[in-house]
Amino acid sequence: MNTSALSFRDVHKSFRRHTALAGCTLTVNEGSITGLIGANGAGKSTLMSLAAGLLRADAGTIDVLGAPPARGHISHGVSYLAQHKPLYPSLTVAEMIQFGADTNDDWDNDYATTIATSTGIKPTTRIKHLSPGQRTIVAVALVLGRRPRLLMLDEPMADLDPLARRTVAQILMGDVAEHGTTILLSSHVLSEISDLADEMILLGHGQVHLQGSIDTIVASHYILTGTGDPHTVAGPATLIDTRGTTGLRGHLLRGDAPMIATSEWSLAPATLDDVVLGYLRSDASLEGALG
Ligand SMILES: Nc1ncnc2c1ncn2[C@@H]1O[C@H](COP(=O)(O)OP(=O)(O)OP(=O)(O)O)[C@@H](O)[C@H]1O
Repeated sequence: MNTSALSFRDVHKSFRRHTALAGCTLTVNEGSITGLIGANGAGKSTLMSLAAGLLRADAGTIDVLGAPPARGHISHGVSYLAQHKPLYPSLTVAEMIQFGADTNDDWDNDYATTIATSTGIKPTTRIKHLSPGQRTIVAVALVLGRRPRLLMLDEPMADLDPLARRTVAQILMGDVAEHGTTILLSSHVLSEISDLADEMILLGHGQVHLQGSIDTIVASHYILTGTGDPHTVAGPATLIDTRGTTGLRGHLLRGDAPMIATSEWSLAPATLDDVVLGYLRSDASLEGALG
């Protein structure tokens, strides 16, 4: 049976009158690399900040490595890299690593230094003179220097070119292989999620639409293509989204595959892109309908 590194049960969080999480229930399995996916404003950063203890939930239960999130400091065994990658521009790489050593009880200096300098980054270079990819590598070295059991990364690769993305991905995969770290990683880039993650959580409107093994989720979705009313052939499957407004339209279905006995319709397995984009589009059209 899977053990959870992080779980939310019916968690609510609002900022003044704006609801960020509205009854969010999820599990991040220990040892998984879980991709956290959602449109802008879906609540990904809020979710991570709650788990890191930087925000307090209005209601619901959060469990991080077997305990509620710590208050005023990040829980033992947890690391969190926020979207803006907090680094001090005027420090050198070596001074930044030393800062990590000075501010963390559990600190593996050799490990942090090895990661920070593994791609030829010089310890004497100032952070402000590093490229975005190099800055990300140093930021990742700092969060891994804590030797976390649970590592949360909020869009760590958003501003990186493909080469730098691959380097960061290799560092993360290396850490997972060596230490069995659980990783929760938010991203807008689906190829990043499919390359790195084995599980996913899809957030929309502050709730979890989908969660679990990426392969299992993708295997339970289909694209039904035809010109008529999809409900006449969808059977017990649920219609999630329709692409196109007239003529030949593609419908994303979830559930048992319907038997198609007519040449007017065709059924194909969905891809991860089909699934994620279908749910995001259906969220967006709901938003539109609600005004
Ligand atoms: N400190 C805050 N004050 C007011 N509203 C906030 C605050 N933080 C987040 N929100 C709102 O809560 C919602 C969820 O925001 P959050 O940053 O968690 O989403 P996200 O999925 O991480 O988005 P993005 O992909 O753009 O980073 C958004 O509508 C956002 O405007």
